[in-house]
Amino acid sequence: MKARIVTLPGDGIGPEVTAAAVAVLNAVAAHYEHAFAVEEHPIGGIAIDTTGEPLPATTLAACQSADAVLLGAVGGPKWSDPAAKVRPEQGLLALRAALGVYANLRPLSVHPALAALSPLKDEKLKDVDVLFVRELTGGAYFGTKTRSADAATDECRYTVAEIERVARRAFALARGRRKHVTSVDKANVLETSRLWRATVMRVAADYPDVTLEHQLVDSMAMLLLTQPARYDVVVTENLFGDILTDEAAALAGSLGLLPSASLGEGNCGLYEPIHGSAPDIAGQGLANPLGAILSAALLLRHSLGLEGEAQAVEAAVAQVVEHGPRTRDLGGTAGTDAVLQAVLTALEDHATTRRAFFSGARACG
Ligand SMILES: NC(=O)C1=CN([C@@H]2O[C@H](COP(=O)(O)OP(=O)(O)OC[C@H]3O[C@@H](n4cnc5c(N)ncnc54)[C@H](O)[C@@H]3O)[C@@H](O)[C@H]2O)C=CC1
Ligand SMILES: CC(C)CC(=O)C(=O)O
Ligand SMILES: [Mg+2]
Repeated sequence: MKARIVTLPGDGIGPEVTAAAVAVLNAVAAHYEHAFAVEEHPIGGIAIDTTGEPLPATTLAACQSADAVLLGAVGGPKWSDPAAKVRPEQGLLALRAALGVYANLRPLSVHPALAALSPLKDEKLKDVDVLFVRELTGGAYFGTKTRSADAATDECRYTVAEIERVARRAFALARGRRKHVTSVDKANVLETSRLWRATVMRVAADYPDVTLEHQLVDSMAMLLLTQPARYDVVVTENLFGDILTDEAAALAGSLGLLPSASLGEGNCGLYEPIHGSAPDIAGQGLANPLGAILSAALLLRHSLGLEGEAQAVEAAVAQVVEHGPRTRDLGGTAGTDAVLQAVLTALEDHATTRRAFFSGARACG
């Protein structure tokens, strides 16, 4: 049966990087004999312009019946008037909530070829391998908002159940890695963080083989840049995770490189690069497509169970990062399409080598 993938290109550079990721998925389908049905729908600013809604009902219904959703980015100056009643970002938040994708996985590593771009000049950069697990459907982004002439509030609310499920996801993931979890909160000040810490400690008792440490978010912001190799799985709430992962992207060399997978209890995940719509470079063919392409690799792994194919895409990206071409954010001069073409070539080489290996093995056997 054909896997159904819904794409939501969105705004700004969203359509540019999503088109690149779809081209890679189509190449995977061709090289590895899979069939993907790819179906595009509007979300964000473009959806407001065409339907008046940032998440039209047809878009949501398509996502809810898909095997996986691949998103570009939403938002931009056109829809950022502080007085605006409807915002593109509301569409993305509503989609995350409706799909129940409470665990946002944001892996971070540093390719040695990009070490010079990192603010940390340290040989330990090569040992950086962090998996951020950001709670995605609770906290300040989803609490009640109020606004009067001279004041505004954003409620930050977490339930035990919301904290427990994302903590369990983090511990389970740590078991397959270096068995270390750092829980980031602001328990010295915030009541939600005190509940967060108590709940994470209780969950930890079920994972005695995994070491748990706690870190306050302000000092974590510093430690991430000074000692990133110290961390394995980092679990934190929605707002802290949003900020810390953009910060961490600087270690990798560019915000344009980092992918993410947002997962709930079902197979249908939401996959998106961690960056936004980058209005400053939109429409110029300059966007780095690698974060979106690596998000497609996470889609192959987590929603379609195609681990070998996911690794092939990741290897192709690593090869392009090493040998170029590179976009401007990585110090190069290439555009989005040149980088995509290089990834497609590397992927084809990988598939050809694999085919030769298996036909050789058959001939020997
Ligand atoms: N998931 C989403 O859809 C997100 C949407 N946004 C929205 O995006 C809009 C712009 O937000 P910003 O704060 O400017 O963040 P941004 O992530 O869009 O851009 C920050 C900086 O990084 C650069 N950049 C980002 N992605 C890049 C890529 N793939 N290649 C090369 N350079 C890249 C941009 O050119 C810009 O200089 C806002 O409306 C915001 O709400 C922001 C973050 C996430
Ligand atoms: C709702 C999004 C714009 C928040 C964000 O920046 C993100 O999820 O990375
Ligand atoms: Mg963000």
